[in-house]
Amino acid sequence: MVFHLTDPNALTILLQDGEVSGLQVFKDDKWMAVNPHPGAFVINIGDQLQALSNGRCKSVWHRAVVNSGKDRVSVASFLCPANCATIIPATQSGSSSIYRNFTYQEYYKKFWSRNLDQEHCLELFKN
Ligand SMILES: O=C(O)CCC(=O)C(=O)O
Ligand SMILES: [Fe+2]
Repeated sequence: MVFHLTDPNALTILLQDGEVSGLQVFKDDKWMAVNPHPGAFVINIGDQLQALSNGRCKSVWHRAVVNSGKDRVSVASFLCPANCATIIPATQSGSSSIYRNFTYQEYYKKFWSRNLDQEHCLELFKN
């Protein structure tokens, strides 16, 4: 089984295997490969940046597909807010926030306690 998730944190820096592909993002209703570029990082926007930017930055569904022939290594570094940090969407004057204020701790608990094959976790934090 292959899980697909968004990243619950703010930003993820990935150093993918230089040769074996596997990372895919869900874009335009289909899964698309993020092919590895040796020496390059993949920067993935997480749910907290989507919330902080009031939906302007997108935290996309992604998954890692493995194969039985070749090992694949991916090194991930997660940038996370402090547990007690309050996430407050930044709005332009006149526009309202899509998401309510929440703490990262509250979000993180909800992220892992909900049914993982359901909707984007941020849907549960909408105003
Ligand atoms: O295996 C990968 O390249 C992606 C890993 C990933 O998305 C994650 O750890 O959040
Ligand atoms: Fe991820």
